[in-house]
Amino acid sequence: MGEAPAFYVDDMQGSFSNGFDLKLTGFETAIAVGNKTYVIGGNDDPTSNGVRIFDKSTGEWVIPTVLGTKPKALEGHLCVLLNQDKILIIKSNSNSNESVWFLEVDTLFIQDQKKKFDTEVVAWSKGVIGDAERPIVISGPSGVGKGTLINLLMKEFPTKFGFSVSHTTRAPREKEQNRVHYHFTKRSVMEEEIKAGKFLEFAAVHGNLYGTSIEAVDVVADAGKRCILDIDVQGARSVRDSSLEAIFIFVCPPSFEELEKRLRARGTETEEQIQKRLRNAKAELEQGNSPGLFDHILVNNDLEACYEQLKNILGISESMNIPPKTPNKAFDLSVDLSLSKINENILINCGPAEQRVVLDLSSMKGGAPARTRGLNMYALDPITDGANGCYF
Ligand SMILES: Nc1nc2c(ncn2[C@@H]2O[C@H](COP(=O)(O)OP(=O)(O)O)[C@@H](O)[C@H]2O)c(=O)[nH]1
Ligand SMILES: Nc1ncnc2c1ncn2[C@@H]1O[C@H](COP(=O)(O)OP(=O)(O)O)[C@@H](O)[C@H]1O
Repeated sequence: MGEAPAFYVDDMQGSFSNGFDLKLTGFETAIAVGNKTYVIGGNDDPTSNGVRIFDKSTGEWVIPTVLGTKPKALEGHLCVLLNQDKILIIKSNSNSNESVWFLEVDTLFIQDQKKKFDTEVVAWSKGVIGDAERPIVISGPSGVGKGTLINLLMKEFPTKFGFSVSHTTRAPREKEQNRVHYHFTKRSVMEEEIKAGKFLEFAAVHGNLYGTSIEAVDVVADAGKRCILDIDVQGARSVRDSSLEAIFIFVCPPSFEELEKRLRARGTETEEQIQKRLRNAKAELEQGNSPGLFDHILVNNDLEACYEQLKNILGISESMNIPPKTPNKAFDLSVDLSLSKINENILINCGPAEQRVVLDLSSMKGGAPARTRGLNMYALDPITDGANGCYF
C-alpha cells in the first residue's frame, strides 16, 4: 500500500513507468501527459480536490481547479491514460456506480496568464459500466399510459430510476408542479436556451415546444439513478442520433377507440386539444411502428400486464427467473491490480488469482456531453482467454 501500482501501458503513454522523480504519498498514483504529471488520489481530505499537477517545465506544483464532483474515496484506485485528454480511473472495492471515473484533461486552460502559478482547470466525470445503466426513452401517443407506467416504475423503484424533467411551453395542468412534472417556460426563453446549446433534444408537439435539457439528464445521473425520458417520436429520433445511448420503448394503445376513451377520461384537455392529440396520434403510431427507431413495442391493454412487460425489458421483473442481461454487479476488484491497454481494451489483471477482466473502450460512446455511459466489462476465460460474456 502507499505505492503507485504497476502499470503496463501501450505506446500512447510512451515512457510511463513509476519512475517519476516524485514522491507519491498515501494512495496517490501518477500519470504523465506531456510536460505535466497528474497526481491523483492522495489522502482523502475532503478539502482536497483529488488532483495535483507537477509541471516539469517549471519544476512547480499546481493545485488545479477541478470541475465536477470527485470520486468519494480515491484509496485503492488505478489510472490509465486513454488519450492525451482523458485519464481513466478505476476504483477497486467499490460498487459499480462508483467504480469508473474519468479525469478530463482537455478542459485545461490557463486562468490568468500573469500569475506565476497558473491555476489549471480539469474535470471529473463519472463512467458507468454495463447496459443496466442505459437511459430509457419512452414514447407513444398522448393518453396511451406513458406517464402511468413511468409513475409505477418510479414508485416501485424510487432509488433506481429518476425522471428527466423536460421543459415545455404548454400551460401546466391542474395538478402539475413546476420542476417536478415539467419546467414550464416561455417560448422565447426556451428558444434562447436551445440556441445556447442547453438541450439534448427538442421538438414542437401538439403546438407547443418540448425539450430535454442536458442538465435534466445529468441531474438524474448525478443522483446515481437510471434516467427515464418521456418524449415524443421526433425527440426519440433526435436522441437516437445523439451521444446518449438509450433503450427506446414505444407504447401503443390496444385500439384507437381505447386511446380516445382514455384521453377523454383523463379530463385534462379541451375538446380542441383532444382532437389535435388524436390527429397527431395517427402519425405517431405509424412512426412508432416503423422499423429501426424503437427497440421494444409495448401494447398497453391491461395495465398490470404491460407494466410487467416493461420490467421484463428493463431486466427487473421478479416473475422472470432469468438474470438481467447486464446485472449491476459490484466491481469488487482487489487493490492488487495492474492495467494494460491493448487497442480499444483495458485489461485488468487481478492479483495472484490472475483473474483478468476487460474493459471495452469501444462501448464508451454515449452519455450526455462530457459524460461517458455504458462501458462494457467482461471476464476473460482463464483457459481459452476468450470472453465468457460475463458483464460487470
Ligand atoms: N421531444 C420531446 N417530447 C416531449 C418532451 N416532454 C414531453 N414530450 C412529449 O410531448 C407530448 C405531450 O406531452 P404532454 O403535454 O405532457 O401530454 P400527454 O402526453 O398527453 O400527457 C408527449 O408525447 C410527450 O412524450 C421532451 O422533452 N421532448
Ligand atoms: N392500461 C390502461 N387501461 C386503462 N386506462 C389506462 C391504462 N393505462 C393508463 N390508463 C389511463 O389512461 C389515461 C392516460 O394515461 P397517461 O399515463 O396520462 O398517458 P400519457 O402519459 O401517455 O399521455 C390516464 O387516465 C390513465 O389512468
